[in-house]
Amino acid sequence: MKIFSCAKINLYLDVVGRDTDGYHFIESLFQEVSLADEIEVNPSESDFISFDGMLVEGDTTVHKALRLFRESFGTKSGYTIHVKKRIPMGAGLGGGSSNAAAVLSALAVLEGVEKASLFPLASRIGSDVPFFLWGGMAWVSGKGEKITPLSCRLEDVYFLIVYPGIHVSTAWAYSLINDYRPHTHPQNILDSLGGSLDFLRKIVYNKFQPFVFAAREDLARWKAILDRESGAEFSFMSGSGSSLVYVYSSAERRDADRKCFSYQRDIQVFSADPVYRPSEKG
Ligand SMILES: C[C@@](CO)(OP(=O)(O)O)[C@H](O)COP(=O)(O)OP(=O)(O)OC[C@H]1O[C@@H](n2ccc(N)nc2=O)[C@H](O)[C@@H]1O
Ligand SMILES: Nc1ncnc2c1ncn2[C@@H]1O[C@H](COP(=O)(O)OP(=O)(O)O)[C@@H](O)[C@H]1O
Repeated sequence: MKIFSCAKINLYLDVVGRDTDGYHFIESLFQEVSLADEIEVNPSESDFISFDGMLVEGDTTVHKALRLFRESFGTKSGYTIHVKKRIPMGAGLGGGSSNAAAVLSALAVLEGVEKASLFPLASRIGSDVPFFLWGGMAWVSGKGEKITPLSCRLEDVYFLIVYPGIHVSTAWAYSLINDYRPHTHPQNILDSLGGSLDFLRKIVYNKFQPFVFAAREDLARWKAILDRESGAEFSFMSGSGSSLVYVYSSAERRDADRKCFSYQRDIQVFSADPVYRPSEKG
């Protein structure tokens, strides 16, 4: 079985508190996008997990997903899982979390397990994994486990994702934050929810951005250079970084910037469009 494992960007991301376990409370508008890894999940005699495209080592999110699934539901066979990586790692794009959710979902189909029973497993693998069981656009709160799927669709909005070759650790980025004053009340965003570029322009926010930029001047410098060259409407950092998202009102302008940015050495540039899944009973 072949599946796509899409990345996410955080259109709005606030960090509003810290729990006693050290994890933080977030308020975030997530959007799944078309930049994707490709995963093959096939029954086999024994388990074999492999990656290509990037070096992913150790007890990966894919290993964790298979192990937790088997502990919870058992499996009729072993599984060969192969992941073709395209989503940059440590980039604030949720690649590892997306892989875990994709593997859980594939195993659920292959083993005849209800999708709804995957949610408790998902948050044990990583904070962003529950979102990826839904995908599309969603409001995410708590530590990442409270998901409200939204039926809103972005229209005529085109993204360019730039990975400046800088790996940002999520734990490190959280450790930089030293105030938890909310940027706005979530209801203000949910009340004004819309699919237009103007809606996005109004609400785009990333709590991490000034903290991460202050600690990584090279990243702030990249954004300044690319902002000067770009024909985008606006730009922002995704998640805990380091990816930068450029937003356009036309695919032509986006493609022109893609060409222009690709002459820069040391960065990777990806066109990405919002992704929505067919509605399903979960
Ligand atoms: C910041 C966000 C925004 O979507 O994602 P990224 O931009 O990194 O992809 C998420 O909150 C990240 O989710 P994820 O990357 O799954 O984090 P996890 O693997 O669960 O946790 C990595 C580390 O980040 C910190 N962490 C994570 C989530 C959270 N709500 N509070 C935290 O403080 C903890 O130190 C934890 O050990
Ligand atoms: N399936 C996976 N894909 C990518 N990275 C993984 C995976 N499993 C574990 N990791 C580890 O998680 C780290 C964070 O990866 P990723 O989820 O892509 O970034 P981010 O948290 O910034 O969205 C990587 O540097 C890697 O060491």
